[in-house]
Amino acid sequence: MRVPGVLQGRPFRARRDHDDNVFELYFRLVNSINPRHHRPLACILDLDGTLVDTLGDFVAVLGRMLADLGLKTVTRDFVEHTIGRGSEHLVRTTLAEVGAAPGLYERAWALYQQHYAAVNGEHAAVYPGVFEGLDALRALGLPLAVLTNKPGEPARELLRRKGLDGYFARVFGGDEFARRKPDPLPLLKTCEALGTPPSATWMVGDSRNDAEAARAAGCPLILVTYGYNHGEDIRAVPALQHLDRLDRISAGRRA
Ligand SMILES: O=C(O)COP(=O)(O)O
Ligand SMILES: [Mg+2]
Repeated sequence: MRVPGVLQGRPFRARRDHDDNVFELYFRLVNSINPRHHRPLACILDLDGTLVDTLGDFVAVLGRMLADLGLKTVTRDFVEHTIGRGSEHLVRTTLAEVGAAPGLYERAWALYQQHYAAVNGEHAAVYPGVFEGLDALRALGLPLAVLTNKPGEPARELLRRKGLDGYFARVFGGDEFARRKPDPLPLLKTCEALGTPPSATWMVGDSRNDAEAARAAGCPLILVTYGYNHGEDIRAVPALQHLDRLDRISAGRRA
C-alpha cells in the first residue's frame, strides 16, 4: 500500500516496508494540524551560541594563530559574524580577511587546532538558563544530543569542562559526517542515532545553519535569540519558539 500526499508542503509516501514511516506520518499529521500542540520525543541542541558562549575562545585562538604566523589580528565582530560554519571555514575566512598568502592554510590549521585544545573553554561561559533548560528537558524524559559544526573532540572536551556532558546521550561534531549543517545529513544521522523520527525530534539552535538543516530534515525548530547568526537577527527566521533563555522552552503538551 502506498499513500501519496503532500504534508507540510513536501511530497510524502508511506511505505508498508518501513514501520518508521507510520510513526513519521502520525507526527507530520499532528504537526500540520497544529504545530504548537505536539511534544517532542527527543531534542538535538547546537553547541556554540546555543549552550555555550564560545566567542572569547575563538577570538583568543585566532589571535594566537595569527600572531604565530606574523599576521595582523581580526576584530571580535568579524569573528562573531564568521563562526557557525565549522572551524576550517573560520580559519580560511580569517586568512582571507587579513590578506594571508595562499598556501598558508595547512600551517594555520595546525596552529589553530593546537591553540584551541589549550584554550578550550577558558574564555567561554554556559549561557544563563541552559542548565535549567536541560534539567527541564531531562525531567520530561527526552533523550538529548548535541550536534555542532565544531569538530567532535573539542566539542566533547568543552562539554566536559563546563559540566554539561552528563546531559547528552550522543555528541556529534562537524568532522564526523560527510557534510555539515546547513546540510540536513548530520541532523538525520543524529535522529537515527537517537532512534526518533525527525518530525518528533526538535532542533534547538542559534543560526540560520541550524534553521536550514532543520527545515530540510523535517525537524521542528526552536531558535535561541542570544547566539551568533552572522550578524543577522534570528527572529526573522520562522520557528516553533524563539527563546531568550533555554529554560523558557515549552516542550510539554502545549507550547
Ligand atoms: O564551530 C562552529 O562553527 C560553531 O558550531 P555550532 O554553532 O554548530 O556549534
Ligand atoms: Mg551555533
